[in-house]
Amino acid sequence: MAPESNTKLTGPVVSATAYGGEKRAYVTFLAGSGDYVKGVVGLAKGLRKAESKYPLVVAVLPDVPEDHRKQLVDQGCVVKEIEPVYPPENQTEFAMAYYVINYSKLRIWKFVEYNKMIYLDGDIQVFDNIDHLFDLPDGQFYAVMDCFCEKTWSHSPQYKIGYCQQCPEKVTWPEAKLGPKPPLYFNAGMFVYEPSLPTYHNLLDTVKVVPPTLFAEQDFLNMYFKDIYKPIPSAYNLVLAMLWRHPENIELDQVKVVHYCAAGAKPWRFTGEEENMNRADIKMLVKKWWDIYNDESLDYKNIIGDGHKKQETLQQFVEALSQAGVLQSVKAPSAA
Ligand SMILES: O=c1ccn([C@@H]2O[C@H](COP(=O)(O)OP(=O)(O)O)[C@@H](O)[C@H]2O)c(=O)[nH]1
Ligand SMILES: OC[C@H]1O[C@H](O[C@@H]2[C@@H](O)[C@H](O)[C@@H](O)[C@H](O)[C@@H]2O)[C@H](O)[C@@H](O)[C@H]1O
Ligand SMILES: [Mn+2]
Repeated sequence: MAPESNTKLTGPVVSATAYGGEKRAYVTFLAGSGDYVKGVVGLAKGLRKAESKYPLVVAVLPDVPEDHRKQLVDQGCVVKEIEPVYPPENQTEFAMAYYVINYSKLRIWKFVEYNKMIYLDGDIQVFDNIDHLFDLPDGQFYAVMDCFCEKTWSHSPQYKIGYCQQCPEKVTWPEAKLGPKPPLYFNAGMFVYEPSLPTYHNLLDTVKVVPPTLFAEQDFLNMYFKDIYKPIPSAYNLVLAMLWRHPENIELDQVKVVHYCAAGAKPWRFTGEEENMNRADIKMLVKKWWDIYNDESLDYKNIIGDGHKKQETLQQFVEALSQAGVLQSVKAPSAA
């Protein structure tokens, strides 16, 4: 059985203990040989532009080709291979057929070389520094509330009665007919969490016995973390549909993180032809994404000088020793 997580770290590694013992990193997920790698390259450059001080780990499925992995390594990412996670066989139709691969995100709970991580979908861009989210109190699961108004929700009871948690007063939840109002529900494209082996193993055991539903691992994570879920402002994960569904809940100039999850919104495939994609704000956000993606000054190779090169090699060596358990706790050498 192949190791669940390929501990052979590839790429410039910023030691997990590089920041005085705080073992923190951003993490995203990449599957397949398609164009989502552009999203992850853009995310790596966006975090650099926002002057984040933490590395970006990319959990890749085995089907991610070597040249895509090299692109990510060349952008300073820490690439870690994971094995897929499949939900139990079931007749459920997911809202999007490809959602079945998103259960593999659950592998990121195994990255216990970090004690706090921020997960970001590959179709997310970070436009302002959000490192302060790592300082949120432990023991909670932080994420932004989702919206139920898009057609992707059309099979859900909420959509059918016109209920959305973003405007709970508009249509009151019919408790008599549908039972208790559902707990607050987060979008699983961005969340702050703590890797943990016991949680990881319990997640994998639980996913085997929970029938899959419309929004796949997003529904599963909402069920699993419902008792410790803490909503954070939509500025940290602007689900694009909020712009036309609940503009009263959005202050666009305050938005720090944009999630290009509406149909037709992926910047690297943008045509502007789908519904709502002709909006000026959408076109502005897509341009902002491309401005970062095309900015060569943000490429990792243009950021590190020779001096860093030596330090980075040394860090790689030291990290490899610590990964091999040769060194217990490793403090990255100071840049000086
Ligand atoms: O072919 C794919 C589909 C999805 N993903 C990853 O899975 C995440 C969740 O999928 P997506 O963002 O498309 O879902 P949405 O947020 O649009 O519902 C993506 O952001 C990527 O990180 C991927 O790498 N390759
Ligand atoms: O696999 C299920 C996915 O569910 C979520 O996407 C949805 C959700 O945001 C809906 O509210 C939108 O209407 C829809 O467009 C969008 O695709 C997560 O963003 C993604 O990471 C992943 O968990
Ligand atoms: Mn997404």
